[in-house]
Amino acid sequence: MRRARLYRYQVPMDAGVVLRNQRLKSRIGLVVHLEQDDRTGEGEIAPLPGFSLESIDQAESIARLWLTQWAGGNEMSFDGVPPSVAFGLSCALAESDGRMPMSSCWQSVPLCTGDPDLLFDQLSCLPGRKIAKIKVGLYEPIRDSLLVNTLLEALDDLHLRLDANRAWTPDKAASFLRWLNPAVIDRIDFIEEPCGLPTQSLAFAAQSGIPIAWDESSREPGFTLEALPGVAAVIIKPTLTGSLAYCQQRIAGVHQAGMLAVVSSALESSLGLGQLSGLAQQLTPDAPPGLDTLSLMQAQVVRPWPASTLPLLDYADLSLIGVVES
Ligand SMILES: O=C(O)CCC(=O)C1=CC=C[C@@H](O)[C@@H]1C(=O)O
Ligand SMILES: [Mg+2]
Repeated sequence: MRRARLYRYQVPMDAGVVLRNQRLKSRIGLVVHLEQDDRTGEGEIAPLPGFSLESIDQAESIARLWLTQWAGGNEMSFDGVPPSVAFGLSCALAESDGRMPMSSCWQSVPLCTGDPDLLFDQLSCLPGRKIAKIKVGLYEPIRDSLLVNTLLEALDDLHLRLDANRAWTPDKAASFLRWLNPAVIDRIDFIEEPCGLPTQSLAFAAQSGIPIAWDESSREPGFTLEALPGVAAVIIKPTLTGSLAYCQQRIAGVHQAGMLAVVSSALESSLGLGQLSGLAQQLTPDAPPGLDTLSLMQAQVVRPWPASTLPLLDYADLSLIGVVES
């Protein structure tokens, strides 16, 4: 017996969540619940506006078609299925087949807003190496440098990941560097996409000695996985990448090229974040994932993230939008 249920959720976001100049008022996604005889599996399909090419409505109709075929007993592939749909369906399938790694440590690199006291509290819960992530490029570069200096000078075992989301021109990147305390530079593990163009980011890495990481670039057509000088890591956002098998293949490719693969959220709900945590634990044990985005939402969905105090929406709180069975 195969049965699939498809649900839709809508969770309000915090007022300040802006993605690529667009305010994201609520996060809309789908939850798929599969049953195969006595085994079950869940997955989340949550295309991210401004990042995913597929809309939530397109994702929903493609998921429905796929699930109808699957419930009819067909062997299914993810060829041509958009990344968010392929990722969510493949997670549900892997769970129901007992192939999905379950999280046991629920670890994430904290996203730091700039308050050293708050960061100190967040870091004290982290086992091992102390590492946090800061968004840069939203304000003047000097403000970013001073914040980085302050944090790294205040906590002498702290390491930082920075993320500029391509915000800097080469001049702004140079200005960031000018105000940075040279003594703290070696505790910046990497900066994600510092400049508008990949060639500018590579030049910044060469000039500054600060390693860079590819995120946006790694999903663009024509990108090749190769260890260029100054490139330390590749950020993998599975919801924007594809099926579980494809993400595994991608991570293996990054490792083979000698770089760090870092699993990161695309603002999934607590359900997806928990699955990403398990995946990161299994596939990237040496690189703590970037999953600290749940606090941007006002509720959790179906499965709780252990440390969160947000209310939990259960299946009864979601809209059931489809049931197919054989
Ligand atoms: O990588 C992390 O630590 C958290 C995820 C994260 O930073 C992002 C997730 C989704 C959209 C982006 O605006 C943002 C990013 O800039 O990478
Ligand atoms: Mg980024």
